[in-house]
Amino acid sequence: MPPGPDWLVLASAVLSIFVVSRVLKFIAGIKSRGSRAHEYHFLPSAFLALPFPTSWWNPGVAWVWKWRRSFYKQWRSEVVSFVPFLRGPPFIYTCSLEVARQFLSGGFQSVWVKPKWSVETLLEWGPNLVSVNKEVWRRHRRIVGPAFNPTTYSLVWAETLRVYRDIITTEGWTQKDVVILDPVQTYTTRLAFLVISACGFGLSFPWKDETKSDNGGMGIHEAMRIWASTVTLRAITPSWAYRLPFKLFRDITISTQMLRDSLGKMILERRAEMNSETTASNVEKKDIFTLLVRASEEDSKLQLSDSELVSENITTLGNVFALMFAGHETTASTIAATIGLLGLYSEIQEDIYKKIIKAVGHDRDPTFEDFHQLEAVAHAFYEALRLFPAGYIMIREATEDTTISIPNADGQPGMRQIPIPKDLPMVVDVVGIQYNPRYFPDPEKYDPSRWRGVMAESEDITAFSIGPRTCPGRKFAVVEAVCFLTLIVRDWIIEPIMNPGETGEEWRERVMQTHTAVTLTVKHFPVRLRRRARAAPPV
Ligand code: HEM
Repeated sequence: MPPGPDWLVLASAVLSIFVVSRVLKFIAGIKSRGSRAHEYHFLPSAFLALPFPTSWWNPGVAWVWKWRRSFYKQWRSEVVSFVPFLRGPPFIYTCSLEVARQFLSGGFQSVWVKPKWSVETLLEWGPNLVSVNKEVWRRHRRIVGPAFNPTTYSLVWAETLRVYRDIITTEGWTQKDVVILDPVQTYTTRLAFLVISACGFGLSFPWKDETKSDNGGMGIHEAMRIWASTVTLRAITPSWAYRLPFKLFRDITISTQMLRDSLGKMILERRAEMNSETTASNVEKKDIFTLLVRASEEDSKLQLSDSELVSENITTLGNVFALMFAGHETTASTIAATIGLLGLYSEIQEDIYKKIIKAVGHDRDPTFEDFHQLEAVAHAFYEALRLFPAGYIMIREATEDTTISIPNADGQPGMRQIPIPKDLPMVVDVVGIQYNPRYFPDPEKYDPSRWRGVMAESEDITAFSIGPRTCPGRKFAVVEAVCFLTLIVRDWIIEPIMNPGETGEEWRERVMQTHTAVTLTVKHFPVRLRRRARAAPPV
């Protein structure tokens, strides 16, 4: 009988070929990376790396947060490469603002663009400002930009105030001296959702709303709530998963269909209203959705094609949903973080309280006209955003081979040029920048006073990005935050709920940790609100 295959030898041969191929891939990665080597078996966002937590062999997606204190220090460089061993292209990460500026500051003609793979999941509703590049991006920005104006901000303020009043009545806070928000994020997420629904779509919902649709099925409110709360999940769920028999996936499918039908109808209605000279509501509606439909009706030069605003098959509301995506979780998490930090640092909270009373007093609701007098509240928000940047990475690649200047390693003065091949992903590590002591001395310290004298539009507030693609929703978010925080701090003392014997810093370390996925959010945590005695301390 002829001898059978020696399985051990065969397996060893296959393994050897695999190892050699991976080593060759790794060497190719190092050659192409154009920077210092930093070797890991998996890329942070490679498919295999995602399900695993951050560890020495797998940075995962959370390393920018977990290693924020040590990573760049350990590599003695502000520009570090991740070269994958198993799968995916090399990436370059930077915590240098000087480097970041080189690929964020160019206009629509710049060679630096958002890679297609990094924005694909945002195309669910059609092309939109967040996901397009070059000339098409310029067109979208010109359409969307004007929707962010003083009228929108005053609507944001009014809606935030309405939601706060609705919360205190519906939740019975008017009768309580102590309220537990457990977790804070339940409140801030719902707030952000209600504000963006009203200002984004003109759909103003009550704090508690169980309304069903006409046929008894899911109502538009519920559909939008499901959509908004599953943005991150949908971004990482493959389409086949929706066929699995899970309620959540079924709800997502139903809500998506519901939104397509309802919002499709809304577009037609708004267009009809606009074309009807007799409709008074045509003049009154000021939400972003109406402004976008109006812009597409009115300005033929800037007009989005129908496939961009309303496609034939699906109701494409790319930009309004992009605004919802970009503005909901980010704002909610940052307001929650500010509440947690103000609770922890009671002296800062008291200082802000005095300034609120000085600007607004006790006896009237704050108005949008008070916004500029409430800059101490804005500073508290900017500082929470510095410590917990919701947009924690920004990814770009060059459309052609190019070079960038990077700071010399080991803290040596001066810069040096390195080649960057086309398509190599460059990642601005916003956590790294905002914990970089070159820009923010004593970076772990929660110190809102560092923002004194910084203009609201300043690029020093890096968490909203810099250059032409800076966040158009920044004032939207800040106005909402300032209004809500003003109302909370004026009426209540915020307190952290600590374990027996726990110090403030231990609480912060235990509680104020993050989830990193599409955005960086603060993990759920509770706080206590204690009603204030009415008298204001002297300022
Ligand atoms: C605390 C809240 C927010 C933070 C931290 C934040 C952060 C950012 C960052 C870092 C970017 C740049 C991303 C990149 O270039 O890769 C961005 C872009 C964007 N943001 Fe925000 N954002 C916030 C709130 C909002 C709100 C409330 C809206 C809308 C209502 C919004 C709409 C957008 C849009 C449309 C873009 C894309 C702009 C473009 O590419 O031209 N954001 N945001």
